[in-house]
Amino acid sequence: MPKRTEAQRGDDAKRQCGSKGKGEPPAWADNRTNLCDSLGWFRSLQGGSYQVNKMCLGFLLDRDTGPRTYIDDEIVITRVGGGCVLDVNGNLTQRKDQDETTRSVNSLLASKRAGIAVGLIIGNKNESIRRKLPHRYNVMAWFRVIDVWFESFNGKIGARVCFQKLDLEEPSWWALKGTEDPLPLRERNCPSPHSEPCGTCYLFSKQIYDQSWMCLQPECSAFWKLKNGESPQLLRYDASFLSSREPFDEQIQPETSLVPDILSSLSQCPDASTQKIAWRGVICPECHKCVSRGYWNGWVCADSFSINLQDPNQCQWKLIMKIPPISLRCVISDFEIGVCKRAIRLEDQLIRPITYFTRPYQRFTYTIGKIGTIVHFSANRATLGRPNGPNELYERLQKVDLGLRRYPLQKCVGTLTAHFAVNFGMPYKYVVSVDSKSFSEAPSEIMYALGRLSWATKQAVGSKALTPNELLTLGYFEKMAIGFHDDGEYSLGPTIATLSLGAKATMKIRLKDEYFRGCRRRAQKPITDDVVLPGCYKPEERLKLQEQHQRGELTTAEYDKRRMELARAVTRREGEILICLELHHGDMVVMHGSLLQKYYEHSVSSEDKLRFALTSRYINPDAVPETEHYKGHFVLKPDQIYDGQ
Ligand SMILES: O=C(O)CCC(=O)C(=O)O
Repeated sequence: MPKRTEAQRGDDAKRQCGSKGKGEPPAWADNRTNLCDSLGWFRSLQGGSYQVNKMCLGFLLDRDTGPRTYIDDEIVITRVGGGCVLDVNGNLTQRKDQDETTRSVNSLLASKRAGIAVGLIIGNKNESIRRKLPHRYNVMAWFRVIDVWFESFNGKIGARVCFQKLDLEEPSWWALKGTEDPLPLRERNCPSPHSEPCGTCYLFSKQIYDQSWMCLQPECSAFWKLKNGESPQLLRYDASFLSSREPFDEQIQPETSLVPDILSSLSQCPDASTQKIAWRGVICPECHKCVSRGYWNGWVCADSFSINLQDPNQCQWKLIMKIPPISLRCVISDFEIGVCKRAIRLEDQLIRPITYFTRPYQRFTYTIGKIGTIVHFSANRATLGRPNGPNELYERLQKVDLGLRRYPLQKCVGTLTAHFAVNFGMPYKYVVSVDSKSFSEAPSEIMYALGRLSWATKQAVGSKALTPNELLTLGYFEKMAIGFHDDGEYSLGPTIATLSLGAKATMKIRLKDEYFRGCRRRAQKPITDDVVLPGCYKPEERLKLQEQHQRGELTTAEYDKRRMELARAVTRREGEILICLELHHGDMVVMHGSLLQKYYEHSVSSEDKLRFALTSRYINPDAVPETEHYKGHFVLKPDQIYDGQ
């Protein structure tokens, strides 16, 4: 990791205090993924506020902050999100009343009480700032919560918040050109806003609107009524409310830097390149853009997912690290590598495997009714150390440039996968869409792995098994994972084989939610594919109902009603884990059965600094354009063919 220069450090210090100069924010992002990956105080991919321990740490003023949003150089007044829906014109409207227990409101009140600074970000679709903003998302500064109150608007009660900039003497970068620098506080004459007690509830409220004072306590019968008993008509903020300022309070300090400097901390600890901290986003030291860790060995400001890629002025900054080799000993904490395996976690699973041993593998076979099987090959020490075996492959995969990178998740807009991926052979779309390179371009390590996986596929399924024609390699750094998903695309053959290298991982298999409950939760309808499967909720009751329906003792309407009653009684948020495998270095897992992918889903989480998972599948060539078929052709060299030793 290169050392930061004096000039860069000076620039960093300037960014920390948020004063890069008028007109430019100290950090910015062109999409939400980069923003949330790079700022520890705003990790909210959806929604406008970010909370930790029920306190608000970050707040986004995006397109629709509602009527009466007010933004000047020091004060921001906006509605508090939550409980809103889009109306026919695409505007957010309040759907439910808010009160102090509403999460977003409560967290702002908690930050106010505890004196927590809140970082503000403004999106360029927000028109209330009345100036053109330079980027899609712009970090403003640290603010403090001054007031949270309630309004009655369109028949609903909604909360508003007033933020005041923490450092009032620092010029705001969003101030209009020609604005004079702010006066020191001691030279200002800030009127206090008018405040008075309510004659009905006796609680004090500030005068926030200029028409007149009114009680702003929503529980009070006098709430939102002028002194003459009428509702206010003209909702303009009172001038003394807008110009008042809370005095400096040294107790209110930001808990973190507004612009985190991960690059400096990494330069002090080069070994950290695969640790959790190093797969966060960074702030580009040249253009101050938030940049996700999209590449295996570093950050590239002009990432291919950036929207400004065509821009000739696109910043060219990148930081490509040389990741020091991570030895097996470094990621395997067992007493010895490959001798003592705890491959079965009986306490965590509903299905028991049949175990048998044929040198050099111990095999655990899990049979899920008539749906499919999972065979776990647990390697012994001798096989790990053979030439071109798992130990060597793990080391060599670190030396070749595989082209691993993180991709945007299709199911979850704005999120990058929490693992790196590269595909060889036939094109394959898994939880993301990845490019595929042909096997003829693949490094030999991939072909050795393919040899082993072809062997395991035949062992688990028999001679009729389809030879794999695709191999997806996933790379995991510390605490990376792949969430629950299935490999059930229509183009896929029924067999999926994975070789695990490096750190230990846990693989979990469970029924998909609708088959676990017997109903589609969102639609609140019983499943049409009426199956009762291992791992589902109350299988005996469901089978009994099914039989009664088949015998004509229950009409379809009664049967559906009873199934929904059962489904509604489920108290668990998620289905129970049916099978839980501990995947150790050198282990292979073969899942077989297309119904297995239809009804069940699996997840894998890695434990230590580095793990590779190489998964081979058979992709039906009919589902792939003919011009791409060549990618899946391969002939293994004699030493790449694995004989099970
Ligand atoms: O990391 C692993 O072991 C499995 C990866 C996986 O689930 C997949 O490739 O679909």
